[in-house]
Amino acid sequence: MAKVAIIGATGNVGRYTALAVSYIPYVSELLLFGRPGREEVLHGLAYDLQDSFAARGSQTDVKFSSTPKDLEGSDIIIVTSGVPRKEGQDRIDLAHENARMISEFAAMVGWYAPDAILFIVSNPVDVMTAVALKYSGMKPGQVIGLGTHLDSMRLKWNLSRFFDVHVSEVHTRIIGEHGDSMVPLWSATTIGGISIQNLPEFENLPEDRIMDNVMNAGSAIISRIGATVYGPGDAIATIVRTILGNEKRVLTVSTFISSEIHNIGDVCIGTPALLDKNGAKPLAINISEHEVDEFRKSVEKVRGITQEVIERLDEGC
Ligand SMILES: NC(=O)C1=CN([C@@H]2O[C@H](COP(=O)(O)OP(=O)(O)OC[C@H]3O[C@@H](n4cnc5c(N)ncnc54)[C@H](O)[C@@H]3O)[C@@H](O)[C@H]2O)C=CC1
Ligand SMILES: O=C([O-])CC(=O)C(=O)O
Repeated sequence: MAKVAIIGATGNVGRYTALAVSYIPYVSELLLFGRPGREEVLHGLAYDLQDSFAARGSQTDVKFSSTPKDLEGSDIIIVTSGVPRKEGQDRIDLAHENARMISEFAAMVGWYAPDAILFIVSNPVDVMTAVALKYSGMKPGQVIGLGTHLDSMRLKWNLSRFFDVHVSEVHTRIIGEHGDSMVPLWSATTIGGISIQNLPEFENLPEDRIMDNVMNAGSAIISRIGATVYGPGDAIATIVRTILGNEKRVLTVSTFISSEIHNIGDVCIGTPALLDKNGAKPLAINISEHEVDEFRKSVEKVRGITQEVIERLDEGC
């Protein structure tokens, strides 16, 4: 049985993530963690979740804390703390502001729970994953970000609607930045196990319109209700369940790649990775020439911003 901690549990994503994760059968303890001064809110949230567990007959223990030592013994620590973007902002605009708090939380996790899996959600998620990897001192496979998993799920949903098939019949993935330079892998997309390019409907597929929907999903939700909540929360819970259950599924998370995809790497970015109880292992894959070009651009963008953010942090700015 496992202990899962959520840093940033009082936020929009943190709250729903707590509920979604509590449905995972391997989770015996849920720790809601926040900064000092947030104890009353954390306490209220713990009470409310306890009522939910009582209502559905769950034995999961829910605790709250702002004391770093309480992170000890966690199997997975999810970080959802950070400033969210407002309407009109890009995720990259949050980089410098969020990097400082992520570096501090990562150092705390590296100290108190060095064997845990550190799972970053805060945006820009690829850059924050690299910051967390550096400041936690943990091994690359132990530090993952939500990456393009949610984007891949958004694409899956759009394709299931276009082809009019059950969503589980669609396998697809998006790699690269969780942002404007994300790359859909049409070469790795199948419907009912058949390559999408071999289906007659493919020639009418409105690729640009679908990718527009996927890329703008976050801002379309934020402009209407202020935050994305259920999509990220359930995407996070899938990844947590995969890791805790040692399920060995291949999901597209942000993780450090050295040269796995066509010799491109030295960056934390969304890439297909095998997930088990030890964390993420990026897969070496071959993709089409066009996809390689687009992925290289995405990597260069993310690597550049990551370097800039880490330089500023190292200078203490
Ligand atoms: N990777 C992804 O797909 C997604 C990422 N996000 C990101 O997750 C983060 C949280 O989003 P929301 O929950 O909507 O935001 P929110 O504003 O509702 O919650 C933010 C949380 O961070 C904490 N926090 C804020 N400033 C802090 C500081 N200086 N030190 C410590 N804790 C601090 C707050 O107490 C709160 O718990 C944002 O960066 C957002 O962009 C959100 C959705 C999806
Ligand atoms: O769009 C945002 O800022 C939140 C997020 O990353 C997402 O839901 O994809």
